[in-house]
Amino acid sequence: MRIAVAGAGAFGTGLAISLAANGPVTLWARDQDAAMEMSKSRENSRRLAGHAFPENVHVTSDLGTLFEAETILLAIPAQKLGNWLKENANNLAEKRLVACCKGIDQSTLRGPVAQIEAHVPTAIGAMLTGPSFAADIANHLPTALTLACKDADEGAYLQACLSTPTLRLYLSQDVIGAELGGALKNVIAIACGVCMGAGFGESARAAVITRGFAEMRRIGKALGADPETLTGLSGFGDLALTCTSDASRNYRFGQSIGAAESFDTSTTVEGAATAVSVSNLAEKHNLDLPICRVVADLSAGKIDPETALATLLARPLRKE
Ligand SMILES: NC(=O)C1=CN([C@@H]2O[C@H](COP(=O)(O)OP(=O)(O)OC[C@H]3O[C@@H](n4cnc5c(N)ncnc54)[C@H](O)[C@@H]3O)[C@@H](O)[C@H]2O)C=CC1
Ligand SMILES: O=C(CO)COP(=O)(O)O
Repeated sequence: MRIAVAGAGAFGTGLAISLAANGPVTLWARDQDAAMEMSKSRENSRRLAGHAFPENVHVTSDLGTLFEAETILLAIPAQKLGNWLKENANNLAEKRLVACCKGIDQSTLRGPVAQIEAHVPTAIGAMLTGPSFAADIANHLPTALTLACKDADEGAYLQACLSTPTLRLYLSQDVIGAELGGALKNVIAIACGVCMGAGFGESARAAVITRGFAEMRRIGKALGADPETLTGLSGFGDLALTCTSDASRNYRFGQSIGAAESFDTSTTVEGAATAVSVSNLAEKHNLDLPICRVVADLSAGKIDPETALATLLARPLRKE
């Protein structure tokens, strides 16, 4: 099977390097200059410096070359995925499209697989998600992820094709649960970063992780996710990683808010946009998601960390 990765950011690059252990991989970058530079230097110095490309990674900015693959991993940021799928829908028909991004689209409130289904209904949509930093994947460090696909046979096929000796994929048919886990853990990671940046302490962070996880389960239940999925790699697993590591951009973004420091706005921070989407979903489904709500306001600069803390602590006392 010819595999391609669309999106040559940190994650797309890490995945291409890792999957090259199984055979040739096409890595598509939208920017021609960036693709040429990567092809020549055999590394992605802009997004994942210091990780040399194996010989069988072919970098291109040519969409025709990308569409030669029957399986395409989509490592394009979640807020950009819908338009990209729409623009390329004709060439993506009937392909296996594996979303690798984590987020809920602000304008449609769809997760990545729902975006695939909406724009390319004949494609087989799947989701690859879970605890994994791009650099770890590129370094072939042991990593376990969830591969979610509604079609059990297609899922099993993708699981086999995309697992490597160090990248272990667990199979699920619960696409909604996998979408929600990856999207929501970024929101909670921002809250944890704020907590640490503002000096609220590690006990407070543990409370945010736990109560944030309760919000994840609440929205999962409302949208029909299997609760088991949220306790797995794509939910709890990724939450544990992202809420506790300086390597996470969502966490660092939160830290910068907490410490009132500047942050490079060109950095991909999926949780900021997703916090708004989740707040809108909460309203639509009449759900109480206070941490997600304050993260949306904090990210937009509408409130400061002390106000966020006061809002959360002023809530009525209740059962766990
Ligand atoms: N970096 C990581 O460790 C991990 C990232 N992810 C997810 O992967 C997704 C991508 O993140 P990264 O690669 O880390 O971000 P990144 O910021 O390193 O790269 C994003 C890439 O997307 C491309 N891009 C942006 N807009 C585009 C568009 N309209 N059309 C085509 N390409 C476009 C950019 O040129 C860039 O190469 C995010 O959803 C993220 O949550 C998931 C797991 C790990
Ligand atoms: O999704 C990730 C780890 O699983 C990467 O997290 P960040 O996008 O916060 O860097």
